[in-house]
Amino acid sequence: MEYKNPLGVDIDLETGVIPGAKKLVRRLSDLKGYFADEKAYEELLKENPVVYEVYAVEQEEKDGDLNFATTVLYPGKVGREFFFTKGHYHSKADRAEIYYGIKGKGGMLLQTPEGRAEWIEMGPGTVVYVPPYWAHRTVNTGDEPFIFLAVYPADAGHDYGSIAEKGFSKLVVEEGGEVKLVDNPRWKE
Ligand SMILES: O=P(O)(O)OC[C@H]1O[C@H](O)[C@H](O)[C@@H](O)[C@@H]1O
Ligand SMILES: [Fe+2]
Repeated sequence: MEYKNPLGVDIDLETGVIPGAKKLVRRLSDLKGYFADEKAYEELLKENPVVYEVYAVEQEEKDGDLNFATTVLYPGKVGREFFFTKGHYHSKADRAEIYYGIKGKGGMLLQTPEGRAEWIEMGPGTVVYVPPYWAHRTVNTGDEPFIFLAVYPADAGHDYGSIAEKGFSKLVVEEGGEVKLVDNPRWKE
């Protein structure tokens, strides 16, 4: 038997950085077609801000193993819609996931393939259980970076397809200084 070595790393709780992790950067230009307000998107694209960064420690895609990653989701809006991660189902759709809030304020938008949406607010210390089959997207509703950890099966994979095409059934927007969920006009089952 070949055993893997255990690993301990310290997440920087201020910046979300995991030393030695693989870093992924997503700018606004990587989220083309994702936001409802296309005019506001084109306008902000001139600056092309970084929307989020992911620091991932990933294993081979094998049954039984675990990956973990932090995400640093920056504050901002496209029109009324708060900055978010792309969001995905798992390629192996029955794989679950755990998120843990580290810093800042936001939430998770989840939905079933039929479009039943749930919103869970997140702050430092919040644990979110993402059940099998639910798509999930995180949203920064605050004015500082929203940082969290996620732990997920190494063979879960990311299925971006349907979310990239039509989004979630709900949009998370600011209305009169409040966070509101409204119907996504582009959503169809
Ligand atoms: O992949 P996205 O939907 O853009 O979300 C960004 C990332 O968020 C978390 O860190 C998850 O653990 C990652 O698996 C995911 O890649
Ligand atoms: Fe996931």
